[in-house]
Amino acid sequence: MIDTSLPLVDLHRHLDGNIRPRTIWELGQQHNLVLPADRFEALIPHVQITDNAPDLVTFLAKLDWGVAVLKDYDAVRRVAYENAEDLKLNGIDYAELRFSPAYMAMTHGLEPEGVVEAVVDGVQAGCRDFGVKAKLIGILSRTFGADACHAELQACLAFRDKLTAMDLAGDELGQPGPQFEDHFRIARDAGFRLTIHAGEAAGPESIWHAVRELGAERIGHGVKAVQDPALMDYLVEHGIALESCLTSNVQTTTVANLADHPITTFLKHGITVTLNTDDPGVEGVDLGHEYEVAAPAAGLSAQDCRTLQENGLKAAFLSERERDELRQAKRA
Ligand SMILES: O=c1[nH]cnc2c1ncn2[C@@H]1O[C@H](CO)[C@@H](O)[C@H]1O
Ligand SMILES: [Zn+2]
Repeated sequence: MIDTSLPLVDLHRHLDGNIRPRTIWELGQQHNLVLPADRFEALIPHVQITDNAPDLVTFLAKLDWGVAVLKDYDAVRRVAYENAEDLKLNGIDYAELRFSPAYMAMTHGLEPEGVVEAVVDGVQAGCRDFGVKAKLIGILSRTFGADACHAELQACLAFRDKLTAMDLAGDELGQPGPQFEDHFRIARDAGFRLTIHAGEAAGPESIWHAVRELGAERIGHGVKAVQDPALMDYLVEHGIALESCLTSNVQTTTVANLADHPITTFLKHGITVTLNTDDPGVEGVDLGHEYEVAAPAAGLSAQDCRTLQENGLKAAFLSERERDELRQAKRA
């Protein structure tokens, strides 16, 4: 249920979780890489969720083949460019695309700085060619530990003027937030906006830490906030938005099914909830599906969906002028 008179935005969208299966196949062929299948159709179950994963870490393994074909910076640029094209194809007016430079650089020993440069280049070219608008968020992949995240942060700081915000993603249970306080102090001091994955695999304490100690202005997922009414109050009082990703939360078994998703509770509580995709390529669905299929299944009405769209615009890392421009463009 998308209201076409309002801007459609996606604030939580991993560029490196949205590498087209066809592109993974073609880059594999082009660079003579070993893939887990000998024809395109057989590759799909290795790069897309077919059955829900038992937990977050199992889900995240599905992103690995996508980054494993990034043999050179041209491959990175292609993937970034196609991410901008996907915004156009899905009717998304504005997106915040997030990516982990070290994760994308990892398999073929690329330089994380070079990855950031190629992503910036590809997304800018794609936005120009397809007439869409996007900003970029740098991710620290917590899965690889605090030291690796310091190196990853350096690569993002080198492109401070091209990236809008920083995020922490990956294995939330295995690599809890307290190890990353230095990183986010440095990121805040550099003027980055902050959004952090929390309360997806771990509990409310992970969200408390992200907002009080790391300085998160928005929370990725935040599903487990529902277990702590004082935390929900805090999110309302401090205007901290939640980036909900319905299908992703089912596929990672963060919730058992859409009817059990706490998004309706969050809305009733007055939290600024937004609706987003997460890893559309890996999930095999895009934002239209989240609004048209997943939202009603989670108990959301057409009016709720309008609120989610409004909240997306409100919580975006945009200036008031940029927000107005997006609104005006829909009225025109
Ligand atoms: O749903 C998610 N929860 C936590 N981390 C995620 C999710 N999707 C992707 N990543 C993580 O983000 C980085 C790539 O952008 C990788 O670290 C990947 O594991
Ligand atoms: Zn995410």
